[in-house]
Amino acid sequence: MSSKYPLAETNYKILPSINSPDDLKRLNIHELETLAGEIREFIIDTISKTGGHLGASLGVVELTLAVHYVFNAPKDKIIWDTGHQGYVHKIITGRRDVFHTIRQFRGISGFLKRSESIYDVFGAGHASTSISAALGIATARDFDGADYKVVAIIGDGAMTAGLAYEAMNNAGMMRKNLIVILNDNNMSISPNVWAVSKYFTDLIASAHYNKLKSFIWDLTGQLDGMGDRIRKLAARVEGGVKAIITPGMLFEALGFRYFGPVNGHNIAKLIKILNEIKNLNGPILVHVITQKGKGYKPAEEDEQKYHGVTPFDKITGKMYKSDKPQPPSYTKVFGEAVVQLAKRNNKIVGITAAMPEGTGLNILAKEIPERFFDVGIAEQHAVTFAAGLATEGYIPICAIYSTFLQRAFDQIIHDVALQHLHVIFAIDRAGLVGADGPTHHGAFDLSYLRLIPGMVIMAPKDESELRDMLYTATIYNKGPVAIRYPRGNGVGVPLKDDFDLIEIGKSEILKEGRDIAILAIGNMVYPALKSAEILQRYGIDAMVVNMRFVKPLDEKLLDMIFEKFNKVVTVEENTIRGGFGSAVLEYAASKGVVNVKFLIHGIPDEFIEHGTQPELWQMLKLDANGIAEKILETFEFDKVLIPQKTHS
Ligand SMILES: Cc1ncc(C[n+]2csc(CCOP(=O)(O)OP(=O)(O)O)c2C)c(N)n1
Ligand SMILES: CC(=O)[C@@H](O)[C@H](O)COP(=O)(O)O
Ligand SMILES: [Mg+2]
Repeated sequence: MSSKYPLAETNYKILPSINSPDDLKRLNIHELETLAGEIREFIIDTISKTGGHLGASLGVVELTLAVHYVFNAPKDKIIWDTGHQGYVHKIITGRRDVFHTIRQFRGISGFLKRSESIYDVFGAGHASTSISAALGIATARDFDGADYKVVAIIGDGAMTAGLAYEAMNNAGMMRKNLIVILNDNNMSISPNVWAVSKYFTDLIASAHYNKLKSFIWDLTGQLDGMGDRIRKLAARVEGGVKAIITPGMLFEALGFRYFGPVNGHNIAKLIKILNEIKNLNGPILVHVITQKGKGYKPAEEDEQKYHGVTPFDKITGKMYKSDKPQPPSYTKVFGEAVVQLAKRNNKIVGITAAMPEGTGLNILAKEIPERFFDVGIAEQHAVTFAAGLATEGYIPICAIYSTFLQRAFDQIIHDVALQHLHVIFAIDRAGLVGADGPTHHGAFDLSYLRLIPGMVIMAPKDESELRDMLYTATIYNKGPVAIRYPRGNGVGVPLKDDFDLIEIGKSEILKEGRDIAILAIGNMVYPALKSAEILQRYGIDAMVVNMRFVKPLDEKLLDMIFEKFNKVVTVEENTIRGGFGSAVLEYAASKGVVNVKFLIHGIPDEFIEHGTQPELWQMLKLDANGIAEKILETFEFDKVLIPQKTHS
């Protein structure tokens, strides 16, 4: 059990005295380097207990100290892109003693959050927003005649999103005083798919370039006297050539003055260059080279694995696994089913937006690499890229988390649905995701997809049905199909070797009943079945339906239900605004249904904080106990206490 002040148990020399960035300014370089080591130790120690985003923060320890040493937050505005690398920033801005609550229920957020600190200028969680936000802040500053600095810190992965270039293009035009620090560790979650950096790294490191250089050097060495002048010219030529091919040219073309690349782990060099550029006018870009996971060997050796960690053994780096056998994750079942289907149908391709492991498409990448595409953090492009493939008869499976798919809303409508293209949206992390909190909960996909004409929306009750839904989606080719499923493990049902076709729009009655109808969708089906068992103990006989489809609804079944029941409950792990329950209500209204009382149960119309999934399901009454309790309350059955059991 960590004490209230975890530092008390250790022998940190400098960290206990750092309560704000101002405290950094009295340190010399050596002390800053010592502090960097202590912060690394503190992060590793804490995150080994809590889990979280380890690698990114370890990679920016020196950079964070240098930025807060040179600039004057909170007067100067420091905007962190994505925010998963913000642990050092949090520790030195007054949250050291609560850092051990990070990503825990009612603890501090794993990302920057305006409501958490005045130093958290702009919240994040989704990537590539920092330059746009920084430009907005710089514009406000100039309106107000203020003189603070604005600094955006963005990773090379986040720089693969078009939004970053939209912002840079606009900043280059507006000529605002703005500093962008590119934290280039050549990693996204997986190795980065940034053509620019790969191109330049290859080119500059390439043999031809260096052979050419030494050829010119040797040649000019044979020309007596003249040689020096020609060598100077050659050096200028090389400088010119390099200027054209270094990343700088790309940013200079967008109106940014480029500085770098500079070693992102050398505090003295970082402070020097930041002091040199901080008073320059116009948009500035400083290119910093760092290593993700720096200072912790396991994270340095496997940057991908240590991007996001569960609690682990500090000494070995081994992440703890429960010894109880777990059902496979929905992600794994999906990834394996994609490969099984792709082997049968060579028109099937898989597309991810920088999340190969997270979506399970890494399995396809390994088995059939030519039909796997990682487009970078570019969800909008991923969808329209899929649409292009579909016009030529391919069957793109676009695997994007629910929350990140929000970015491609117009592409889904304009490029896919309007053209009735056969694109499959595999929507992982639908529902409450847990520790990542409100920026990552997949709380809205049923609502934002349901309003799209021609969109088929399915949600499996378990991992076996996920397989059948995916198979069905590859066969149904009248337009786009969305399948949404939760973060985490399946329910533990056996998996068939083959697939069964599901009739589009067809639901299944899992339990007959007399007193009330519970219509559940997706991973709310099993909790609804369990809630029916609880209600049974109070003499309430509930029907339970696995609705399977939010669009099209099983209207025939609903007609029967509205005939037979005067109490109907819908349960979904989606906002109650515009989701599955709304669809049922709209249908009932369209049929002139009266004398039926409805309970639309799901995620309330608010942003839900972070915590574990069971904690959040319990808080929102989306576990079996909670659903039963909600039903008892709403329909005023005799109020009785329900034995407290967690969601299982
Ligand atoms: C819009 C969006 N898509 C995907 C993600 C998932 N994601 C979180 S961090 C990350 C990689 C970011 O790479 P980079 O910006 O280079 O930061 P690093 O982790 O290397 O420090 C990704 C893809 C996200 N946060 N936002
Ligand atoms: C910071 C970020 O957006 C990703 O790392 C995200 O946290 C991954 O989520 P999962 O852990 O659910 O894959
Ligand atoms: Mg990176």
